[in-house]
Amino acid sequence: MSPLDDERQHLELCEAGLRRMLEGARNNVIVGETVAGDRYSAERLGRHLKSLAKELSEEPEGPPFFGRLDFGQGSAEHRGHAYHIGRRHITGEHVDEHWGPPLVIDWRAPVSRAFYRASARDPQGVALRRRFGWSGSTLTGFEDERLEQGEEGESKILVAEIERPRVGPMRDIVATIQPEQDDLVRAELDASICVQGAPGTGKTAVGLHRAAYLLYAHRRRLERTGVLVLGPNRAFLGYISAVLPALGEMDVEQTTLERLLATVPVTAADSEAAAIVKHDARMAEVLRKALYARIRKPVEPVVVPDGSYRWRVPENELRRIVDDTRRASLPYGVGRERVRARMVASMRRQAEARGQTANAAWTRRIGRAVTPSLDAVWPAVKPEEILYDVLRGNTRAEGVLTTAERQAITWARPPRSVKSARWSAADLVLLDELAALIERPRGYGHVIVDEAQDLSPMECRAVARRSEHGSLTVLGDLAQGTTPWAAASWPDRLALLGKPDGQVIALTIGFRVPAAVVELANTLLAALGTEVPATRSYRMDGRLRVTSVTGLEKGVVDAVREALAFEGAIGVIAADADVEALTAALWNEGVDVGGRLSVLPASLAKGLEYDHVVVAEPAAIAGAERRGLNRLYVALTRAVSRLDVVHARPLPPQLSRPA
Ligand SMILES: Nc1ncnc2c1ncn2[C@@H]1O[C@H](COP(=O)(O)OP(=O)(O)OP(=O)(O)O)[C@@H](O)[C@H]1O
Repeated sequence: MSPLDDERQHLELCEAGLRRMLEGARNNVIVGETVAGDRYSAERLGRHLKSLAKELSEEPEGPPFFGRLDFGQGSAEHRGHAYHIGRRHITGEHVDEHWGPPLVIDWRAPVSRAFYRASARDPQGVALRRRFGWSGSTLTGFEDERLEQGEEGESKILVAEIERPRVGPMRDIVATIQPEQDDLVRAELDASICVQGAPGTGKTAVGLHRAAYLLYAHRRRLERTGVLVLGPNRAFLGYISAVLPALGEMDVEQTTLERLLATVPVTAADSEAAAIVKHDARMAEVLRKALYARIRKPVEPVVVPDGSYRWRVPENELRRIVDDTRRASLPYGVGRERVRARMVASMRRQAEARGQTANAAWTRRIGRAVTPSLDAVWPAVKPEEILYDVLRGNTRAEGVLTTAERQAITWARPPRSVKSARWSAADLVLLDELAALIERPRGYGHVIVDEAQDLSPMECRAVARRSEHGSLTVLGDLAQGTTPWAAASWPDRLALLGKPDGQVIALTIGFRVPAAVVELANTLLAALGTEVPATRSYRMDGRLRVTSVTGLEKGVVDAVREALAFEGAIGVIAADADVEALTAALWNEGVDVGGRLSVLPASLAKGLEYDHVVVAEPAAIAGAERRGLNRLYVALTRAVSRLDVVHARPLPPQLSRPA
């Protein structure tokens, strides 16, 4: 039998193994539901087994393995063993009460690491590394590197994977994770890291694979505390959301910060001047002051009638209680309950001195009875009420904000009541800050935040609160910052994110954008005013074309017609204001928008990629907003294979065509 036949035979064993695992899980669901001792454990066990069965049956029909490692004499631990590496572990056959060796080892297992890290210079005990080629679920061939013999070459399978035309949502990269990426994927759970990488260096891919890795290596801890992935917008989430389920991880919360903070609907928009102030870190102080201004100095004792008695907390004692509690720096809501508890405790002492029994029911009753006095000194508040005060200009923001800044955020026509107030996206962040001042929010074991260069200081605080007792993976590119508050350097942002010691690591090899396109986009870098490490493109293929036209719409329609002759997804990226007219022009010319052709506003292009990109009128994209050149840089770096730049107006002077 040829080695390829051997591998095909192994494939059959794997397919049988997977079927066995699925059957086993299904049977266990039935058994688990009947054997568990009590209802609670039955439910828990049932849920666990059901999710396992669901996971196995929902697994996409991907190849069960993509690589193989044969360890040679150089390995102390695995000498003479061969392992197939795949997306999930496949157990071997059960023979004579024992499980046979696994048919496939999970890519995240320690032994799999050598698949990504071993090289001819440092074989790590690997005699042979084999990469498999697949066409759908058919095994078509393999490539070998005999590392111990110093053999290592450019892998055609790897190149083909990286250069493959893109269609549909983002895919996992487990078969081709590169050593510099692997370091980040497998960084320790307690380490907070920040990945700076030019467009297409795999930041998003690394973040998602890191989530999958951490869940494998620290399953128990993270199942309890949770993993959160934050992306910039819904389009981006739609694009990335299939990667983790394909890796067998269904329970990661993937959302946008706006959705995570959406306690009220967003029905208002801020001017840029207002948004800039609202996103400034000093707002935290403004809000804190406004909240604590609700606490009043006690001006009378607390008196509670109780049968023939009247219990009293004298005014000076109440003052002491309130002052002590303020100094304890507790969340506002916890402080309020502390004051209540101390009022009740004082009365209990009096009651007991009179020989009364102060049982739980008594404590509850007195606790309720002190509420009016408590409201007078430490009232219950809702975040909306405090923000309503702040935005009406009813605050003590003097000394924190300038007069102009206060004016910028003050409502021109204040709503009549909190209920009729309309809130903006920036207000959500402020409401979240207030909610956290009142009650600590839920935290996660690990938070991954993508496009982090765009987070404002106040948004960073919202993320920091959710990873206070966990760790963070921060992904971003300073050159792609498009918000008015975009980061100029990472250490500042990491401090705002609550992880000042987080390590900043650069990814330097681009896997998306072809070299010619990178060269064009890089001519913008000097004008962007950010220092980012230089990168090199893995892709020498690809095509760049800059076309000057007399009518933009016709120029774009022509470019799209040509692009349709190629395989893969096509994205027309235009200034937001031009999208409608261009879409209409395409329809009018009989070109269907939808399916593999999208027309999208530059403001939504971040993080996405298309096989063929048509950037329509760079000058309009650059001129549409303050950081329009950064936006243009993002638009120019979405192409996997071909970029058409179509312009009727002169190109922005900062964009020069490389010689
Ligand atoms: N090791 C790899 N093997 C194969 N493909 C890879 C690898 N690393 C990244 N890619 C691919 O390169 C493309 C870009 O990756 P990704 O979107 O993660 O980059 P990014 O750094 O987040 O880019 P951007 O800053 O533009 O959002 C994706 O199609 C991804 O699958």
